[in-house]
Amino acid sequence: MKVTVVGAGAVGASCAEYIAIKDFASEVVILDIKEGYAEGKAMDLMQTASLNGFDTKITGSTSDYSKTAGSDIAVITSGIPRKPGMTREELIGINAGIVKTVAQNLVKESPNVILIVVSNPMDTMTYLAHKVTGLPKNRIIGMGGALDSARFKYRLAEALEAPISDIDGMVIGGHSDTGMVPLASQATRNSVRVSEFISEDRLQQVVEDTKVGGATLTKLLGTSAWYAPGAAVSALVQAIACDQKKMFPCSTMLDGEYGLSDICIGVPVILGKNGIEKIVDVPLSDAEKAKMKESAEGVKKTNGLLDV
Ligand SMILES: NC(=O)c1ccc[n+]([C@@H]2O[C@H](COP(=O)([O-])OP(=O)(O)OC[C@H]3O[C@@H](n4cnc5c(N)ncnc54)[C@H](O)[C@@H]3O)[C@@H](O)[C@H]2O)c1
Ligand SMILES: O=C(O)C[C@H](O)C(=O)O
Repeated sequence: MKVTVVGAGAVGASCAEYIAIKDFASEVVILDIKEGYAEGKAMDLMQTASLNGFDTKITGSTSDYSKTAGSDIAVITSGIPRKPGMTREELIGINAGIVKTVAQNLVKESPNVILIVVSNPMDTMTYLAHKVTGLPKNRIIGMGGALDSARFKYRLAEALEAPISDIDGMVIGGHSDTGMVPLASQATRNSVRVSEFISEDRLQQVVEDTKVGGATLTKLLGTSAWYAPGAAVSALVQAIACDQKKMFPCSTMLDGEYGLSDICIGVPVILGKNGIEKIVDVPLSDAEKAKMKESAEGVKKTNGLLDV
């Protein structure tokens, strides 16, 4: 199993580290445009191998895509992150050009690759990857919902004063400050609805904190987050590499599902060796349906800024 990670920055390096530590891939190639940067990150990570007990071989490349040839999975993290006060959508001007070139270069060297798009604005970058590569829809996956759901569970565990392992919950919709749709009415603590443990107001606070999870961290860090994003990407990569058939909310091209078409947005999917193996239709309340529709309108507005 060969995995390429494009972008050796905060998220790319974190994701490569988690993949290596889990020890399911034979090879990870990190690629960046900054001279020597990916090679340096790869060497540093390889020097953790004997300490962390993994055999995954990590190599770096400065813009040489021939080193990525034959990748089974490629993760696109290249592009600029937001600064405090910015929205993810404001990154489109720079990141669209980067994601377009990177996706095309990856597919040229690895025609059977499964792409995982991370660069923001992620739903629109996932849509762009479709338009510029023409890969089948099961082989282009946007990572956002897995991260947002992890943040939702963190906030729920905090509110319920419960261990996170007791909590289950999911966030669908667009990966944006206003477009996320945390499915609060369906979240549970060991099969019991969380609304049995906290007030409606507290649950609403959890929802709002979840939606601005990325912005909150960006304000604290001065740039956007990387540990949980890296862990979320590595979970998706592992589900595909190990054919786990796990369910995650991911941004995927919809063709009538959830009443939406010609849009990439977060919905629950089953991930296995073929990438997205199934889109799962979860029954939504009328309020959740309305929020999903509004979220889709926001993503389509951003997609409209693309030159495709
Ligand atoms: N989808 C999500 O949930 C999620 C989570 C976190 C971050 N992000 C996004 O991921 C992206 C990366 O964030 P980061 O914190 O790692 O940023 P970063 O600045 O630390 O790293 C980005 C890297 O991309 C490289 N790069 C730029 N252009 C390139 C190109 N054409 N080819 C190869 N490499 C190139 C840069 O040299 C840099 O090393 C941002 O757009 C950020 O918004 C998305
Ligand atoms: O918040 C960001 O800009 C980065 C990422 O999308 C995140 O949610 O952490």
